[in-house]
Amino acid sequence: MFRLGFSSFLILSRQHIKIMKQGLTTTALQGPFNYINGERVTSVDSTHDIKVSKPATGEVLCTIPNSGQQDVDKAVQAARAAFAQWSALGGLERGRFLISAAQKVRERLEELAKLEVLDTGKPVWEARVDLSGCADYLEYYGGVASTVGGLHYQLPGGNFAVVRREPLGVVGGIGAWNYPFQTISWKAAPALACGNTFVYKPSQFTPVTSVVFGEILTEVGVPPGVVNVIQGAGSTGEALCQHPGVAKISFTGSVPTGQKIMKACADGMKRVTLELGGKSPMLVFADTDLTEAVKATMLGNFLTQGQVCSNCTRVFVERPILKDFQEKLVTACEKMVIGDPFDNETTVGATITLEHAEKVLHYIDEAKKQGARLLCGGKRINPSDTKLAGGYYLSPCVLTDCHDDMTCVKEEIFGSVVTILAFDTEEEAIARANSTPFGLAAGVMTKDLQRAHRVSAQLQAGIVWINNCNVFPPEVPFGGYKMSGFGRENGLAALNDYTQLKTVYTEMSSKIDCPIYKE
Ligand SMILES: NC(=O)c1ccc[n+]([C@@H]2O[C@H](COP(=O)([O-])OP(=O)(O)OC[C@H]3O[C@@H](n4cnc5c(N)ncnc54)[C@H](O)[C@@H]3O)[C@@H](O)[C@H]2O)c1
Repeated sequence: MFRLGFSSFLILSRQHIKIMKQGLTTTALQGPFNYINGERVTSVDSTHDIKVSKPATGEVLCTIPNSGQQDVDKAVQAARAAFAQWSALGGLERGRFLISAAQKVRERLEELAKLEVLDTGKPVWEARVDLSGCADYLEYYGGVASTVGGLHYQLPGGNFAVVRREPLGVVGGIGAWNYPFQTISWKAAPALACGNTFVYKPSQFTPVTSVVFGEILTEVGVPPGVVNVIQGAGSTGEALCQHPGVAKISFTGSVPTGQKIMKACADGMKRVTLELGGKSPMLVFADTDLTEAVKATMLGNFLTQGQVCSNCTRVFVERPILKDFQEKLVTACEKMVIGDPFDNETTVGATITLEHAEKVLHYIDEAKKQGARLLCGGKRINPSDTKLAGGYYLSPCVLTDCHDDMTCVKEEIFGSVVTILAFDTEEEAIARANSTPFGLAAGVMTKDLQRAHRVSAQLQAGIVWINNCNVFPPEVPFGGYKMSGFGRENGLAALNDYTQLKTVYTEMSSKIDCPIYKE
């Protein structure tokens, strides 16, 4: 059982008082952090503890286990046991639970947003937007659940076939750290709507809110074992991929990890959805409204400290407006407010870890060495508030005079760094935009609607935004082309990734036509 010495009790109490001051009444930070069969449980075979830091201050937020195979097995067994009951419900019944969960997320939005800030370091208003979106996703799949169905084919001779759409069984989810509550919502909502049960491993950097997601579903009446959360780093994820009781892995993370996951799933012939990284382009044509183009570029680069997979970090600008565009973008970047993520005025919060902040800064140094010109930002900032001294704050960076073969243009930086590239013709811009192994997203800024659609049709990307950027309505599919992965999240398309089809053929004649049978 979970025993605490007096000193640990004091630490927890102080932590609790601090949390109360931030308006959090939850026990979410006290652990234990594995969530199996409808309750928080202590790890049974953790290989070691992982200390999780608050990006905003660098202080320890909580300690999670690096769950071992037995922990993973317990979670998978719980999900397997819950499958019969959950999959036997009608879609309408399952959908009601998701709609109730959406309502709970809205009721607890402020508290959940603050937890997300503690975990990620993102500005609190952004966390509120994320959480509100999660409620929408739960509600959307709550509505969709009752429509998940099959087909009927009338065949010659009165024969017919029905195609049943069936759940897969236990779905494993593995997520990145930039949108923790959103990532579990995007995976669990369609998986559950289709009748699957679910085991999720959040990123070891942001473990807190996924457990609360599990608690919310239990609170609204979802049976124990339908949603389970298992904490740990890569080895825990590997154990989940290799578990024979898991039918599918839905993964969000980097390309190299995605490749490992695909290999690990190959042995068990498991299905995979891979939502991976990107280096997406935005094409800014000279006829665009300059202010709107700058707004789209900001949305496409500087939310969540630039740590967004679909960011359009290669901004191709038509040469006649290059100078004006750059000036306006730099002015907008310099107005961004860097500091305490809990402050409503803050627009740039903290980078997830010191290691990641250093990696971003290294990319900027390398870019300058390769000939890029720094127009603004790209520095570590020490906010005046001393309590933030241990946080990792970077100023939004604009690099210009970039070329397609520079490292900063080719590789995903996953930080607040936008690279500007000049272009002269539409054909050239399209060819250069497509000249990347990634294919997650793209943006097109123009007032010419015909050009917008002509260009969109030629861009190799899973989503193209015309005159906006980083918009994710729950109704529309999201996912990658090329190395950015495959499978789709959101919309009705995700249902294909969480179900399998069974054809049931019915012979209506009492005499089978069988030329190879002789009396
Ligand atoms: N396409 C999308 O929807 C999307 C969304 C968010 C982030 N991302 C991508 O995620 C990356 C950043 O996130 P990250 O640094 O957490 O990625 P990551 O690949 O390092 O880790 C992602 C998750 O995989 C786990 N993991 C690591 N090794 C594993 C293994 N061998 N087997 C199983 N699981 C393993 C990690 O513990 C973590 O939970 C970026 O490349 C970003 O573009 C993609």
